[in-house]
Amino acid sequence: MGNTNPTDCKRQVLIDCADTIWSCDTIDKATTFIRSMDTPICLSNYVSGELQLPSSASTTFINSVEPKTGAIFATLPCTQPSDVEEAIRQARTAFKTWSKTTRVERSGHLRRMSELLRAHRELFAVWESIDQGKTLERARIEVDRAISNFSYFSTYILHEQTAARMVDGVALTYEHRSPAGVFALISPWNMPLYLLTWKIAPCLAFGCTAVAKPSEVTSMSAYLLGVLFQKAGLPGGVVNIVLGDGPTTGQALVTSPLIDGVSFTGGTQTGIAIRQATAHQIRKHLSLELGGKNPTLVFADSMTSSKREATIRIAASAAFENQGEICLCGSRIYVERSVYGEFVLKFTEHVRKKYVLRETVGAVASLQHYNKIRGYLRQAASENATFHLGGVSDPQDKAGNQGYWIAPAILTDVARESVVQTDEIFGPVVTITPFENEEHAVELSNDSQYGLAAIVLTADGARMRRVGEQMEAGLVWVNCWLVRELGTPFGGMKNSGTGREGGDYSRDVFTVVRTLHLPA
Ligand SMILES: NC(=O)C1=CN([C@@H]2O[C@H](COP(=O)(O)OP(=O)(O)OC[C@H]3O[C@@H](n4cnc5c(N)ncnc54)[C@H](O)[C@@H]3O)[C@@H](O)[C@H]2O)C=CC1
Ligand SMILES: O=C(O)/C=C/C=C(\O)C(=O)O
Repeated sequence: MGNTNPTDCKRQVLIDCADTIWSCDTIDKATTFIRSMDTPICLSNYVSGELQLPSSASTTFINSVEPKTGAIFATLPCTQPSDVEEAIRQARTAFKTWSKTTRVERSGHLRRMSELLRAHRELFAVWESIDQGKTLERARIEVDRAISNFSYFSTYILHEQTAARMVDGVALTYEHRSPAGVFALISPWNMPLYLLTWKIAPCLAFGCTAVAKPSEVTSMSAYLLGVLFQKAGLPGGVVNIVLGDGPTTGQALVTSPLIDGVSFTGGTQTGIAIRQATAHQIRKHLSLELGGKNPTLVFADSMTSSKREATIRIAASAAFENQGEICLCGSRIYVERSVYGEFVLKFTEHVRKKYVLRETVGAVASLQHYNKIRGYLRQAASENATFHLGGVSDPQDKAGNQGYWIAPAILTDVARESVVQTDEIFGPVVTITPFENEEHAVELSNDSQYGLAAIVLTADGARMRRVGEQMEAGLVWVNCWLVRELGTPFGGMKNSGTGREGGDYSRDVFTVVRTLHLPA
């Protein structure tokens, strides 16, 4: 490149690559391009409508790795506090205008985003799959949901109603809502685009502006989203995307006194750290969606010959979809004793056929995460758990790639108090345990610090409600999993978080409400 300064070199790579990245809409094109580069792709921030690298001379760079091969393919700036502050200032300036736009105007911008994303569906899916390790099929599902995130909130705001009430003929009251301000939107690495847009779409729809930070592990789709915002002609500063790690970039963002609210999805320990770091900023609204260790309950009546196939299919996808890297995954399966042996056998058979032989499980997101999951597998082995599938030594996929591949693991004989049973592993690892009766099933399910989701598989209508209503979980799915309607409240109980998002609940996060009393 004829350039010796690493930052200048990266700026050059950034400019040189942009068009080519945008033209890579198949895995083949993208991988050929990556392999042809003699330096990694440089990802940039999106601030005030511009794709740019941070200006701070002390900016360092973080490598981004393709989980399927373990090779570095991109590099991203670790944005320093001074540049984070500048992005927040841009969002504050934009807020003055954006918060005053009409709902029709905002709806139009969101609709354009959903249409543009639809037009580039394959491009986003390809890069998401490369960056995160998930299968292309799974990545497509997630891009579709990102499209829905924009389209749902683009129409939601057009139909929003405010009710007025007469109080004893003395006063007429109504709720007046206004945009809550500038938000820090922090998203994790398991469903990067899906979860980032789940925050950006409502934030903008309700008239707020944002500084968003994706995970440093998976920043590619956020970079592409910045390009898309530019193509969509969104006014500069309404959304700003800063790349970087948690301790430097994320911490500066969430603690800034110029930030009015934080919407965060990620691990429970990070959620606690954010809550602690902002504890003195009482006015700052916090919405925290954290980890889960969700139970799947299999009652004997769901294993009759006509129901068995669906039961096993639901339990398996709840356990292994996206390599188990979804906070809603059912990673603790409890089975009624009378069908326990049969379930373990049939479940293992199904997972072997569907996920292992057909290779519908991707690689896990990072080396750090790979080591964490393997640590739990080793722990299980040392506690004499039975491995029906998977094991400790499977570091390669069938083609011999050196990526972060972990075969689905099915474990039984894991003690109730084992960390394998109590910690969020967030990988393709499931435990199966028998229960004696309904009361026992509920007790085992609720024996967790987490309370995000629960899956109940039964043919008994009365039990669906009876058990469902006893689950200490924000989301309960009966005979289904991950069915989502974007207006329903989404969030967890216990250490799985605080606050709900979706439809009216997102409106509550991104607006402030005052009650007006007018003379009757
Ligand atoms: N959706 C979920 O429920 C997720 C759960 N996890 C769980 O958490 C475990 C740890 O994963 P991590 O990679 O540590 O995820 P994390 O919770 O640290 O990462 C989520 C996001 O938070 C940011 N972040 C980290 N520290 C921050 C801070 N002090 N202030 C502001 N932002 C900060 C990260 O940069 C990232 O964008 C995983 O193994 C998994 O068990 C992780 C990611 C998603
Ligand atoms: O909103 C959904 O449908 C799924 C959300 C998943 C997460 O928040 C997660 O895995 O972290």
